[in-house]
Amino acid sequence: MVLAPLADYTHAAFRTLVADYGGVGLFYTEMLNSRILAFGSAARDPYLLPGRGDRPLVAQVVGGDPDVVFRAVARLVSLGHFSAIDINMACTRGAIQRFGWGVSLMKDSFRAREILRAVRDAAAGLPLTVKIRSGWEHDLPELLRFVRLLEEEGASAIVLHPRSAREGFRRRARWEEIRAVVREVSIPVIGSGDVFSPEDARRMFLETGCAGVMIGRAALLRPWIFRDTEALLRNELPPGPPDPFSPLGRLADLMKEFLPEDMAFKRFRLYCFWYLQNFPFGFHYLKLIQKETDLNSMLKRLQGLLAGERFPAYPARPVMIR
Ligand SMILES: Cc1cc2nc3c(=O)[nH]c(=O)nc-3n(C[C@H](O)[C@H](O)[C@H](O)COP(=O)(O)O)c2cc1C
Repeated sequence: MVLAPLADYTHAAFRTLVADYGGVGLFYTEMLNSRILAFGSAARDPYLLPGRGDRPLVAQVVGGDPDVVFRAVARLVSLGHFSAIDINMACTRGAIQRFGWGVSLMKDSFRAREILRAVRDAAAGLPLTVKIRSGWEHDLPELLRFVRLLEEEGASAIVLHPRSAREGFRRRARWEEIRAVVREVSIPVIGSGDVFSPEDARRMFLETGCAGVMIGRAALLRPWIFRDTEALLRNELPPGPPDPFSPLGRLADLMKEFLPEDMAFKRFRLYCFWYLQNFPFGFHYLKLIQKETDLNSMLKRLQGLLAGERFPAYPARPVMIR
C-alpha cells in the first residue's frame, strides 16, 4: 500500500500521521520543483524534511531540464533520507504543462529519456520510479510503447494513474490499462486512481495484478484507510474509526512541530477542505471555520462542530476536488 504524492498535503506532518495509523509500505513526498531544489537551500527546506515512521520515503521531482533535474536529484540524494527518486510525468496543472514538465513529458519521448538519464546519473544507485498517466489521450499502444521506454531506461517501478491528460479527474480511472501495463513490463507497477475503500484496494490488486495500490484522495479523507485495508487483506476486522476530531488535533500538533507557523496554518486550512467532506454538512463547517485567523481558534471551533459527528461507512469519496 502506497501513500500518493499530493501537492500541498503529503508533507512530513501528514505522512507522520498516516504512518502512525499504519498499513503503508511506501510513502511519497509531494512533488518537489526541480528549479527550487537545484538552486535553493535544501538543508532548511520544510518540503524536504523526513517525518517519523514514513519510510521508505520516495522524493518526487518535477522538471523538464535535464541539467536542472540532475542538480535537484543530487541534492535530494545528499540529504540521505530518501530511499528512491520519482520523476513526475503525470501532473496536468496548467503551469507545470506550460513549462513542458509533468504529463507533457509523455508527449516528448526524447526529452523523457534525457530526464530519466539525468535522474539515474544523479541518483547514485537509488531506485528510480516514474509516475505517469495514460497519456495525452487513451491510446493503449502508445502507452505500452512509453512504459517499455521507461523500463529500458532503468526505471525500477512505474506508477500509473490511468486517466488521460485531458481528463484531469473526470470520468473513471481505467484500471484495465493498469492490467495491460502489468503484462507489458517486468518491473513492478503501482496502480493509482479511484480507490475509495479497502474493498476497492483489494479489487485493484485482484483485477490488475499490480504490485502496489496507491491511495490519494481517500487518504486525505481517512488517513487510516491503509490500516483498514491491511486488516481486510488479512481477513481481520479493522479497528473502528477514530473520534472525528482527534486526527485533526493530532495533525495540527504535527504541523506545529514540522512546519513554519504560517505554512502550518495555511496547510491546515487547505486540509480541512478534504477532511470535512467526510461529513454531510462538511462544506458548511468549512465556511464557518474560514473566519478563524489562527490555528488554535480554528481547532477549538472544529472540536465543537465535530463533537456530535460520526464517520459514514466507506467509500470515502470526495464530492469536490480543488
Ligand atoms: C490535491 C492533489 C494533489 C496531487 N498532487 C500530486 C503530486 O504532487 N504529484 C503527483 O504525481 N500526483 C499528484 N496528484 C495525483 C495523485 O497522486 C493520484 O495519482 C490521483 O489523485 C489519483 O488517485 P486517487 O483517486 O487515489 O486520488 C494529486 C492529486 C490531488 C487530488
